[in-house]
Amino acid sequence: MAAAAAASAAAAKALTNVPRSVPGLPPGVILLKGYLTMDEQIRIVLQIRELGVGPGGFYTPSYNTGARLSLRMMCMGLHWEPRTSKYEATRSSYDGATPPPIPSWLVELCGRCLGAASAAAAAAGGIQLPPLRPDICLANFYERSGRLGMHQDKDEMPDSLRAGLPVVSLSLGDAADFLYGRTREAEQASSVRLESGDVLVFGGPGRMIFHSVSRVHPHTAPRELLAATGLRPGRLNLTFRQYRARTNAP
Ligand SMILES: O=C(O)CCC(=O)C(=O)O
Ligand SMILES: [Fe+2]
Repeated sequence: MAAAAAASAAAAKALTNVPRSVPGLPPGVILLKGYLTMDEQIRIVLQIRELGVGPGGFYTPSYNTGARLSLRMMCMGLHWEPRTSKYEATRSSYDGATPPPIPSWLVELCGRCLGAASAAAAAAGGIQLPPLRPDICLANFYERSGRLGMHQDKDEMPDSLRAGLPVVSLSLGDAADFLYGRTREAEQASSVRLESGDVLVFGGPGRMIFHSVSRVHPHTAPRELLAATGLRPGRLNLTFRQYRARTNAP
């Protein structure tokens, strides 16, 4: 009897330990509200700032039309080039810098986030997401007027996309409206608010969703994060990706 009670208590604890995802999102899209602890958020901001002022750090990218993106970017692992929509080893169109590697603790954190998202998806009766060995991390910093138009993340290799290897996205600082939908039409898209500490994962059948950042909400960053880091007004987003499914391929 006591053993049964202990077992059911353990089961209840295990259940409450499974993070809950926001309901109503498309299959393969999982949002864990407030998953990152304040300590993790502070550590991420300090780490990204340290890398961001070094070689290959934050810059304002441009498209091949010459138009500038409404954000500042730092790539880790591989450089994503907006002029060609391709990944490359160095930032050839700007200063030739080699992107810094992704710090190993961030790779490990990404793994934990994906594990939690997969557990939440399974608990909600959703699909199982494939594992990720991230070798790319893009850091975007949006000021108050920052935004990013509707797009798909489709510049990773076809085998990575076909396998539905997830994108793991971490939000820090000010909140933002994240639009997502099955087409490029922003008017038909749904919107969800991403706040500091939220983890959003899109993989499997959700890997190719169109998405955008339509608006940053000023003065919504957690005070503790600002006090501990001196983060400038705005929003920091990190997206982890895997360039090719078979990492040992030539
Ligand atoms: O800032 C975000 O939440 C999304 C960023 C994004 O879509 C990208 O970097 O491809
Ligand atoms: Fe994206």
